[in-house]
Amino acid sequence: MIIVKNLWKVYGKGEKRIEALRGINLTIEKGEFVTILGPSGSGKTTLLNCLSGIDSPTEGEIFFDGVAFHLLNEEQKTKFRAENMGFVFQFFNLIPVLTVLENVELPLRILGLKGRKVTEKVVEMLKKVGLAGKEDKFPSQLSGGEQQRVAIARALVHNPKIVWADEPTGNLDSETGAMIINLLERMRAENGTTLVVVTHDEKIAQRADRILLVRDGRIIKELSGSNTVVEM
Ligand SMILES: Nc1ncnc2c1ncn2[C@@H]1O[C@H](COP(=O)(O)OP(=O)(O)OP(=O)(O)O)[C@@H](O)[C@H]1O
Repeated sequence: MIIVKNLWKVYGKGEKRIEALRGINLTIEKGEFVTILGPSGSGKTTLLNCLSGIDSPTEGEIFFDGVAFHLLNEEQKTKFRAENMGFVFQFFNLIPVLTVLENVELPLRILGLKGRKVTEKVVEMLKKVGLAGKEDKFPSQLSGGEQQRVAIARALVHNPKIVWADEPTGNLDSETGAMIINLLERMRAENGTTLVVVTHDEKIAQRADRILLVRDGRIIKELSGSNTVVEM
């Protein structure tokens, strides 16, 4: 379970001061699918980055299953992230000089795992996301939807407890985008992963168990998903 208490993120000083997050309080249950929905500049990415430790909040507390994440040093945070979290981004963030197989293998390598068993696990994962036979391709040889499926395989290959996705469909057409969300949902169901997705697409937001509506750095409303009509 994730508990967030009074999270603030302030960028800049004086006239340039921007309060990107203004006192976020939040609980996310284990295995829950939550979307963070809001207009451009409302603080969605900042929230995701602060929750996942990519960025440091200015103030506030974050607990993952009772672990006080905000009290960990950078090294401890990196280790915690590698063991417990997976990431999916809008622009896929695959490493262009590595093959599909090598890209997906990375999180396992970072955990010090290698060898035949690891390769087999990666091949199995690629099969699950519908990319069997593409192991030796490079990212540039794949379509956008396929690249995002590689990114999903990479995010899930080490069985993380939490997957963070920042606009995972933002760079895809709506049909491919829907397919990517289906895949994320299916993987969550299979693995019991907690899934937190940032989006400004209401249709995608509605797929979640719960929608957090963000505006001006605050959660202004929480809605249950599954086809609720959202008024922004
Ligand atoms: N590194 C930074 N330095 C200064 N200001 C920043 C920085 N990152 C974000 N901001 C500001 O913080 C606010 C929230 O930005 P954020 O990117 O979190 O919004 P968002 O809801 O994800 O927007 P979008 O949907 O356009 O990606 C904005 O006013 C933005 O300009």
